[in-house]
Amino acid sequence: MTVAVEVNRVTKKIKGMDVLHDITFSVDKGKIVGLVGPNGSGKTMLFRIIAGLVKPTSGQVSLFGETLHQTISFPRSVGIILEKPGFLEEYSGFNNLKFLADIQKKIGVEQIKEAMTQVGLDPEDKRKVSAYSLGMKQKLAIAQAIMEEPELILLDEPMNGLDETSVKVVYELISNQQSRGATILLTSHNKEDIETLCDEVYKIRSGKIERQ
Ligand SMILES: Nc1ncnc2c1ncn2[C@@H]1O[C@H](COP(=O)(O)OP(=O)(O)OP(=O)(O)O)[C@@H](O)[C@H]1O
Repeated sequence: MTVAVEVNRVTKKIKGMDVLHDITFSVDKGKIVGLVGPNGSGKTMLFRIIAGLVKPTSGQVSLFGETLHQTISFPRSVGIILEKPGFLEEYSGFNNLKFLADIQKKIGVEQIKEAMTQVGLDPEDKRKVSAYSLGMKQKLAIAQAIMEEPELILLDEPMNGLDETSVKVVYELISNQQSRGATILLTSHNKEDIETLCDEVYKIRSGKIERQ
C-alpha cells in the first residue's frame, strides 16, 4: 500500500500558541479521510501545511514519499479548496479556470469544460463570478480542485453553501475521484458528509489529533 500523506510530529506555533500540536497521522493512497473538529481547532491550518502553503514550526509532511520543504518545495499534484475561494470577480467562471489551468499547462479547454459540467456549472455561462451565488462559487472551487485530476485533493468544507441536490452531485464526484485513484482529505461539520464519504475519520481538538 502506497502512503500518500505522512504527517510526522507537526507543530505550528503562532504568537506563542500551539495552533497544531505534535500531529502525526498518515493516509494511504486512494483513501478518503475526514477531519472533524470544532471551529478554530486547526483543520484549515493542517490543510495549509499539507498543501505546502505554510511551513510547520517543527515536524515534516511527506507526500508520496517526498518531504515538503526538503525534497520538494511544493506538492507535485494537489487540488485544493480552502474556506474562501478566491476568484477574479470580473471574469467568467470559465475564464477563471482557464487562467489557473494556463499556469500548469496540464489541461486544455475541454477538460476545464468537463470539470465545470461535472459540478453542474455551464461553461458557456458568460456572467462574471461577481454575479455568482455562494453555491456557484463553491462549485467553481470544486471544479478547479479536480480539473487537473490531481493525486491528492484537499477539500475544506466542500459542501459550504450547496443545496441538497448539489451535495449529492458532489458526493458522486468525490467518489469518482476516488475511483480513479485520487487520495482525498476533507473537512465537514456535517455528519452525513463524513459518514457517506470517508474511509477513516480523525478528530482535531485544540490542535491535537485523535483517530475516531
Ligand atoms: N494567521 C493567523 N494568525 C493568528 N492565528 C491564526 C492564524 N491562522 C489561524 N490562526 C488560529 O489558529 C487556530 C486554528 O484555525 P483554523 O482556521 O485552522 O481552524 P478550523 O479548524 O479550520 O476552524 P473552522 O471549523 O472554523 O473552519 C484558530 O485559533 C485561529 O485563530
